[in-house]
Amino acid sequence: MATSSAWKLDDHPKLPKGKTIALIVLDGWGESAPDQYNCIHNAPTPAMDSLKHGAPDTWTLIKAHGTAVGLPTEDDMGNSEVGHNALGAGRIFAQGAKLCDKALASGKIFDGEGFKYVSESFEKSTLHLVGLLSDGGVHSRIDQLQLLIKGSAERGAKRIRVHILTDGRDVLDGSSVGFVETLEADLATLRENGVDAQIASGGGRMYVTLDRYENDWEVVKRGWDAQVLGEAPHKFKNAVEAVKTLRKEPGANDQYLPPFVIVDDSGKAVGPIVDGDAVVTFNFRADRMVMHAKALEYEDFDKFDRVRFPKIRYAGMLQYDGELKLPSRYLVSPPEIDRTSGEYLAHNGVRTFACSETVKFGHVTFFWNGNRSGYFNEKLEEYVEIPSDSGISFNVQPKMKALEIGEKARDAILSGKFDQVRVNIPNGDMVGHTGDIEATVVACEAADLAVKMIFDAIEQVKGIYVVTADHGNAEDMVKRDKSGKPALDKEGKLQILTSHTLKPVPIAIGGPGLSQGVRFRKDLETPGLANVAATVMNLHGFVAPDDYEPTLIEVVE
Ligand SMILES: O=C(O)[C@H](O)COP(=O)(O)O
Ligand SMILES: [Mn+2]
Ligand SMILES: [Mn+2]
Repeated sequence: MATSSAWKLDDHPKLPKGKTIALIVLDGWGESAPDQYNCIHNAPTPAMDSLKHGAPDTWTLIKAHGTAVGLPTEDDMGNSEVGHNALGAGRIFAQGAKLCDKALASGKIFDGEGFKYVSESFEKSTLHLVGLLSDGGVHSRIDQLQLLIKGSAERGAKRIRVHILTDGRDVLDGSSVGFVETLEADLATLRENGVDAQIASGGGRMYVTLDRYENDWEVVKRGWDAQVLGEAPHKFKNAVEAVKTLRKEPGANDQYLPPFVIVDDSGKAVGPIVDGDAVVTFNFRADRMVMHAKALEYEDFDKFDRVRFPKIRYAGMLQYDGELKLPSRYLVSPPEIDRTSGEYLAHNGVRTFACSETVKFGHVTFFWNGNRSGYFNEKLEEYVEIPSDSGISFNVQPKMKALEIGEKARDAILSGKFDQVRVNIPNGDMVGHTGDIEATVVACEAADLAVKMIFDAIEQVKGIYVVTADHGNAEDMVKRDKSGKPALDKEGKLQILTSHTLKPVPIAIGGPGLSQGVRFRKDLETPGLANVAATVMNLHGFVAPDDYEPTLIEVVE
C-alpha cells in the first residue's frame, strides 16, 4: 500500500514508535456506585480494580452516551455501534438515530430516492415495515416507525403490514405489550381512514430476525418464514393477544418470544410478503440487519431455503454495510465515517490484530472501521473470530469465550508480529442483557481474567495497554427512580435492567512500555470515547490528524 501524503501521520514529538499496544474494550462495563446491583463491583475483578490506583493520571472516566457519541440527546444510552464508531474514528458523527430524526422532521425522507422507489408499489401492492418495536433508540425507535407509517399513508400507501420484533433488551422486559398497543391504536386510526393497516407477524428480537455476524442463520430463517411465507408455529387474531399469550410460555420473555403470524377469520396469514410488494426495514442500526438484508436482496443466497424469493422493492432505513452497499436502496444516507484510525494506522505501517467472539467480532472490526467490512491492508492486519455459542442465552454460559479471546490476544502479543492487538471482551454486556444478576457477576470475573492474561503478555514484551469500554451495562442492573433508588413497578416488584446505562466508562493506560511522564490531561472538559483514537495514535508514536478529537494524554517532564 503506497502511503500518499494525505495519509502520512506526523511523528509524535515525544513518544516512540514500535511499542506493542493491547487495546482492550470491555463491552458493557461502566462505572457506578457500589451496591448489590453493580455486578462489576460484586465480582472479583482484581486486574481492573488495580488500575484505579493510578487515578487520575492513568485511570479516569470518559463519556460513552448521548451527544458524545453522536446520539440525539443526553437521555440516549450508549451502544456498541456508536461506541466503537467513536473509538475507532476519533471524531463524533451524527449517528443513524439522529439522521433519521432529522430526515423525518423535515419530511426529506419522503423526497429521497429510496422512498420514491418503494412508493411505486403503493398503488397496487402492500408496504411492509419490518423492525424492532420499542423506544430503546439503539436499533430503532417506535416514534420513527409511527412517522414513517403516517407519511407513507399520506403518500398513497393503501395496504400496510407491520412485522414487529419485540425488544426487552434495550428496554424493560414486559414493555412489549405497551408498544404493541400503541402501534395497534395507530393502525386502527388508519383503518378508520380507509387504509388497510395491520400487524402481520412478530417474534422476539433474539429469536427472530435480528441475529448478527452470521452467528445463527436459523434466527433469520424464523423471521423469513413468518414475514415472507406467512408461516409460524403460533397463530393469533391480533398482536396484543399474541404477545400477552406467548409471554406466559415457560421461559419466554420479550427478547425470546417465539415467532407468530396474525391470521384472518379463515386462518390465513394477513400479510405474507409477495411479488410486487414494498419492504422497508425501519431499524437504523446496521449489525443486526445485515443478515436479513442479504436474505431480502441477494438473488444468490444459500444460508437457508427461502422457499419463495419474492420480487420486491426493498429499502433499508439506512444502508447497513457501506462496503457491500447493502441494501442498495435506503431511505436515509448513513453517517459517512471516513478516515478512521484503523485506516490511518494501516497507511503508516502499524500491524494490527483484532479479535473477539462472533457476537462482538464486527464490533472491533466493522464498527471500529466505520461500518466497513474487510481489511484496509491484508498484509498488515489479521482479524480473528472465535465462534460464539449459538442458540443459548448467555447467562447459561456467562464465561463465554473470554479466556479464548485472552489467549488469542496473548499469543498475538507474544508473537511480535503486531503493533496493535485489539479485542472486545463481551461478557459484561451479553450477560448483562439477560438480566441475570448472578450470571453477570460470573461474566465480569471471566472478563477480568482475560484482561489479566493480556496484561501479563504486555508485561513480557514491555508493551502498553489501553483498557476501556464502549458503554455501561453490568455496573447497574436495576431500574432506578430519579433519586437513584431502585424503582418498583405497580406490583411493588424490582424492575431488572437488561439494557445499557447512561454511565461513564473507565479508561486506563499502563504497562512497562508507557513512557515516563505520560498521564491523562486534566484540561479536557468532557472527554469521551472519541478522544481515544488520538490517544492510541500517540502511543503508537504518531500525532493524530487535526480534526480528530483531542488526545487524552500529555507527556510531562
Ligand atoms: O443489539 C444488542 O444486543 C443490543 O441492542 C445492544 O447491545 P450492543 O450495543 O452492546 O451490541
Ligand atoms: Mn456494546
Ligand atoms: Mn449491549
